[in-house]
Amino acid sequence: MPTLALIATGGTIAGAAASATDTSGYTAGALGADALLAAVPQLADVAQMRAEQPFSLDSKDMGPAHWLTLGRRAQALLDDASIDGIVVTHGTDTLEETAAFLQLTLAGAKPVVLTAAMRPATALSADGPMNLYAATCVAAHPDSAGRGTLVSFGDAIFPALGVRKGATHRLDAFAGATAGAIGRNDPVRYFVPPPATPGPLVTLAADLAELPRVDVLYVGAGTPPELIDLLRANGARGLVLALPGNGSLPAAWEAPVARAVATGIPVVRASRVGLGAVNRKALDDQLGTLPAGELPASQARVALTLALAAGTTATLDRLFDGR
Ligand SMILES: NC(=O)C[C@H](N)C(=O)O
Repeated sequence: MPTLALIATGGTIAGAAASATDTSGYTAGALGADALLAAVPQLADVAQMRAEQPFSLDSKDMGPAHWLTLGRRAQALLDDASIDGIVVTHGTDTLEETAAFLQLTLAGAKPVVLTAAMRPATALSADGPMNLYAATCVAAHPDSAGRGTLVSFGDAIFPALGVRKGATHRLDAFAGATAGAIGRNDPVRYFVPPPATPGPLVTLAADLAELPRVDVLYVGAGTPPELIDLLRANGARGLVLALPGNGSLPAAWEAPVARAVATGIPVVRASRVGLGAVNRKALDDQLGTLPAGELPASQARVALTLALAAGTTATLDRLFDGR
């Protein structure tokens, strides 16, 4: 039987409300890792679990410092010969950022599987226990090796990159990139083979204290491009634009974007649409922008943050363009 580490970080999966019918007025992260495990005695049939809790938060309150803490702990567990894989319980709100961070920084073939819940643990028909069970089955399954960081939610398995929260209340709240889920639970099975080149995009320096700041700017009809200069003056080192359509940059933004790029602020063109890619076009060569490919703006931000931390954005072409 495999031995898995459970890293509990809070979220609704660990949420508690005053009543079983209250699914909105609850405290995320109120329950500890032991309570999550105690709710699913069936885990004993799947794996031996070793639980730890580096912090307990509503994931809306997580940030780059938490990614660093979690990433360092996960890498130490992956390097531990007595651990066969990792399950991370997390809030749904920023799960996609943490998943991208782990995918882009962790080394090793052992599975890392994030899961979460839409209803607090105290709710009637709470979805957390089954999600934790399913994620544990995924992490324990031999076919999960070499696939990097995965997200197991409901009966779907998604690769970390491209996954996003796509619904504010639905129980099947997560969606993948254009290709969708790569596998299903019950039992665990994959539709596609593991990627040819798993491995981290970036190896972070062990003494790195904080990550560079990258902001996402949501661009609507008529949004003033001067916001770019405001963010730059306020300390942003890189920008991701959540643009309309397939990454359409309004004409008034072209000069300010080119100026930002010329002064060393990389700018990524992502889309504010929930699904589909932003592909490279001639404008990118003209302005020096990077198209986000299949990554949502939230994950393009994480990728750019890491590239800046590593001192080069050259690696992003391959990641975003799939080249
Ligand atoms: N469903 C959830 O987990 C939402 C919660 N606000 C969180 O992200 O921690």
